Amino acid sequence: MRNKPIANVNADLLKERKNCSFDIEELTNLIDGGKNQTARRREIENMLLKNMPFDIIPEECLSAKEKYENAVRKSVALNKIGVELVSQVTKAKELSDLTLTLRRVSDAYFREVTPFLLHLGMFIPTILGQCSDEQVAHWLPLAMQLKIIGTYAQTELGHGTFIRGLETTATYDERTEEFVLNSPTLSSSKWWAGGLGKTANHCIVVAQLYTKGECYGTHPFIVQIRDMDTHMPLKGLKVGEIGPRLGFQTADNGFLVFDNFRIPRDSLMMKHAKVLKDGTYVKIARHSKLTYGTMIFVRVLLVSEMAFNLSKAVTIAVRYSAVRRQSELKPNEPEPQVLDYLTQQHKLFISISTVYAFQFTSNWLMKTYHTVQANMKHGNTDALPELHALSSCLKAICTSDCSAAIEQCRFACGGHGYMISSNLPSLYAFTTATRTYEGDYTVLLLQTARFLVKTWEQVELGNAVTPMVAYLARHQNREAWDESPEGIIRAFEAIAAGVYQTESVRSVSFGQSDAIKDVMKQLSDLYLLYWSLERTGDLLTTLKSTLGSYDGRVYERLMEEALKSPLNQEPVNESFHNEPEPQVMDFVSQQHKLFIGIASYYSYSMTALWLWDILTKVTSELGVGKTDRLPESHGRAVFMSVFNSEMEKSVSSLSAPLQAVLRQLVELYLYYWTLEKRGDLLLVLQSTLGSYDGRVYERLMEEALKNPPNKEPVNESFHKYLKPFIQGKL
Ligand SMILES: CCCCC/C=C\C/C=C\C/C=C\CC/C=C/C(=O)SCCNC(=O)CCNC(=O)[C@H](O)C(C)(C)COP(=O)(O)OP(=O)(O)OC[C@H]1O[C@@H](n2cnc3c(N)ncnc32)[C@H](O)[C@@H]1OP(=O)(O)O
Ligand SMILES: Cc1cc2nc3c(=O)[nH]c(=O)nc-3n(C[C@H](O)[C@H](O)[C@H](O)COP(=O)(O)OP(=O)(O)OC[C@H]3O[C@@H](n4cnc5c(N)ncnc54)[C@H](O)[C@@H]3O)c2cc1C
Repeated sequence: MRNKPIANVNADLLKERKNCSFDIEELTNLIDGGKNQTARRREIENMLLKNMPFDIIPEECLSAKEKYENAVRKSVALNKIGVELVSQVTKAKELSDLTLTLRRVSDAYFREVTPFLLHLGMFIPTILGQCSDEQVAHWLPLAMQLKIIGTYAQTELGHGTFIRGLETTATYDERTEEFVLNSPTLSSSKWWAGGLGKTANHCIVVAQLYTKGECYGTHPFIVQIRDMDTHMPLKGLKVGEIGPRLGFQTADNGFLVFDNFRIPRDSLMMKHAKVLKDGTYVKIARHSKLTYGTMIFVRVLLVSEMAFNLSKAVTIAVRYSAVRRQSELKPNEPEPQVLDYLTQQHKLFISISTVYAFQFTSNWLMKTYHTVQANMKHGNTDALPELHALSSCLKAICTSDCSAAIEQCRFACGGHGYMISSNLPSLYAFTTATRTYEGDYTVLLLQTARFLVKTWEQVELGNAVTPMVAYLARHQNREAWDESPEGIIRAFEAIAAGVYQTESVRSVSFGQSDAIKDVMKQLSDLYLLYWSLERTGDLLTTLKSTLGSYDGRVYERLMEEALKSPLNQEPVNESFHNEPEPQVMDFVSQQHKLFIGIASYYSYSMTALWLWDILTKVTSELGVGKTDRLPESHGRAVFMSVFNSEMEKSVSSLSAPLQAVLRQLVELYLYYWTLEKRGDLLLVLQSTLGSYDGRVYERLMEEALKNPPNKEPVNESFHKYLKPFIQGKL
C-alpha cells in the first residue's frame, strides 16, 4: 500500500510532482528491487515509526555526553526491534534486505551515527569472514542477538594505511596456551575504533602475531575488553574516547592500550591461520591478503551508502529549490522558484544522476563480491586481486564524489543549507570521513593503478586478462591509447561508466514503462556527458599536439595547423577596415601578471635602499658565515613593511596623482601576498597535528584524556540501557 498523501503540502511542490512524467511508485519498486520488497520495507518502516522514541530536544543542542547517552537510548530501542525481526527471518536474501532496511530507517533517528555501527558494519562481518566454523558457531549468535557488543580496532596512532607497520604485538605463550597483547610504544595505541570509547565490551584487535620467536605478520584476534556485569575495563587495558571530531560524534570512537593483557589461544580468528597448542603456526589461506577481507566488504557496502546519503542530500535540495523563490526576473511578476534557474539545475541534476550511477554500480558490485566469495569457498582466489582493485577504485571515487556533491546540495540551499537542522552539514561530515576511512582515497587509487599496470604488462605479453580489463587489449594501437597515468585513469572511468550504462539499461529492460526508461536513459546520458566534459582532457585519444607528435615533424605540423586557421582563410581581416583588436594589456589576466611585477619592483627597490643601510651592521654583528637564510615569511614581512614606510617617506613630495598610483601599488603588493600566503598567516594553529614540536601522538593522547567522557570509567547509560538490554531485561 502506498503511503498516504499528506495534507497542507506546499503548492509549488505539488505542482512539480504533478508534472512528473512517470509513475513514482514504479520507480520506487525499481529502486527497492520489486513490488514485494517495497511493501516489506514500508511494513518495517511503519512498525518502527510507531515504536521508536524520537528526540524531544534536537540532537545537536545536547552536550557531548548527553548526545552519547541519547544515542545509546535510541540504539537500544532500535536494536531490540531489529533483533526480534532478525529472529523471524529464515532466508539469507531476506536477512540482507532486512538489515539494509533497518540501516536505512535508522537514519530517521540519528542525525549522527549509532554507537553500534561498527558492531553491525565490521564486527559481525569479521566474525563471518575470519573465524573458523566452530568459532562462528560460538560468536555469531552472541553478536547477532547483541549479547556482546563489538568493534574493529585495527588503526593505531602511528599507522592506519600501512597495515603491515602496525606495532601491537600478540605473543604466544605455550606454557599457558595464551596470547599476550602489548602496546610497546605510544604510537602503537589503538585509535579510532567506533564504539570502543564507552560502548563495546568486545573488540577485534589486529596485531602482529609472534610464536616461537618468529613474527608471522598481522592477524585478527577477538578480545573481551570490559567486564560483562560492571562494564569496567579489564585489568591490563587502558581504554577511552578519543575526543571531538568533525562528524561521527555519537560513534564514541576510542583508544585502547595493552599492558601484558592475556587472552586464550582461540582468541585468534582461525579461518585463515592457526596456532596449535604447542605454538606451531599453520597457514590455511591460499592468499596472503585474506585477513583484509572485512575492508573489502565495507568498501563494497560504502558504494551503496554513498548512493543513499547523496539521495537524501539531493532530495532535500531539490524539494527546497521547488519551495524557495528568489530574485526579481521581471518587474511585478512573482519571484521564480530557484529550481527554475539553469545554474541551480546544473548543481542538482548531476547529483540525481550520480545517485543512480552509484546505486546500479553498487548492486552490480555486491553481486560480483558474492560471486568471488562463493568461488573462494571452493579455494579459488583468482578473482580476488581484481575485486580488491575494483572495490578500492569505486570506493575512492564514490566517497570523494559524494561529499563534493553533498557540498553542492548545501550550496544549492543557500544560507539555510548551513543550518544543522537542514541535515546537510551532518550528511557532509559523515560522507567526507568515508573518503579517509576504510582506506584513504589516494592510497586506494594507487592500489588500483598497481593492478592496472600489472594487467597492462600481461596485455603487452599477449596473455589473457579478465573481461573487465579486456578493453586494455583493444586499445593496443598507440594512436588510440597511451600508458600514461591519464590513460590509466581514463580506463577506470570507462569501466565505471560502462558498468553504469549496462547495469542501468539491464535493470530497466524488463517490465518497466517507457516513461521510466526515458528518465533512466536521460540520467545515464547526463552522467556520461557530465563526466566527459569534466574530464575532456583525459578523453583526448592522441596527444593532439603539434609539438609532441610521434614522428617529431614539429615545424611541418605547426605550419599545417597555422594554415588551417580561419583567420588565414581571408587575406585581410575585416577588423582592418573596422574596429581595432584589443591590446592584450586590456585583459585582466594580463594585468594580473604584470601589475604585481611592477609592485614587486618598487618593493624591492625600496627595500634594497633600506637594507643597504643596515647590511654592514648586521654582518659585522653576526658574522656573514653564521647568518642563516631568512625564512620566506620573514623576508616578505620585511618587504611589506619597508615598502609601506619607505614609500610613504618618498612620496610626500610627489604630485597627488603619482602618490595615488604608488599607494595603490603598495596595497596591491600587500593584498596579493596576503591572499597567496594566507595559510602561513594563520599564526594560531590550535592543532594537535600541527604543533611546532611535532609531538603529535603525545598531544592526541593528552587531549583524549581531557575528554569529559573519560572522567568516569563507566557511563550511566550502561546501567540504564545497555546492561538491561544485553541481559534481556529491557
Ligand atoms: C548492515 C548494517 C551495517 C551498516 C553499514 C553501514 C555503513 C558501512 C559499514 C561500516 C562502516 C562504518 C564505519 C567504518 C569506520 C571505519 C573503519 C575503518 O576505517 S577500519 C580500518 C580500515 N583500514 C584501511 O582500510 C587501511 C588501508 N590499507 C590497506 O588496505 C592496505 O594496507 C594497503 C594500502 C592495501 C597496502 O597493504 P600491504 O599489506 O602493504 O600490501 P602491499 O601494498 O604490499 O600489496 C601487496 C599485494 O597485496 C594486494 N592487496 C592489498 N590489499 C588487498 C586486499 N584487501 N585484497 C587482496 N589483495 C590485496 C596488493 O594489491 C598487492 O598485490 P600485488 O603484489 O600487486 O599483486
Ligand atoms: C571517522 C573515522 C572512523 C574510523 N573508524 C575506524 C575504526 O572503526 N577502526 C579502525 O581500525 N580505524 C578506523 N578509522 C581509521 C581509518 O581507517 C584511517 O584513518 C584511514 O585508513 C587512513 O589512515 P591514516 O589515518 O593512517 O592516514 P595516513 O596514511 O597517515 O594518511 C595521511 C596522508 O598520507 C597519504 N599517504 C599515506 N600513505 C601513502 C602512500 N603509500 N602513497 C601516497 N600517499 C600516502 C594519504 O593519502 C594522506 O593524504 C577511522 C577513521 C575515521 C576518520
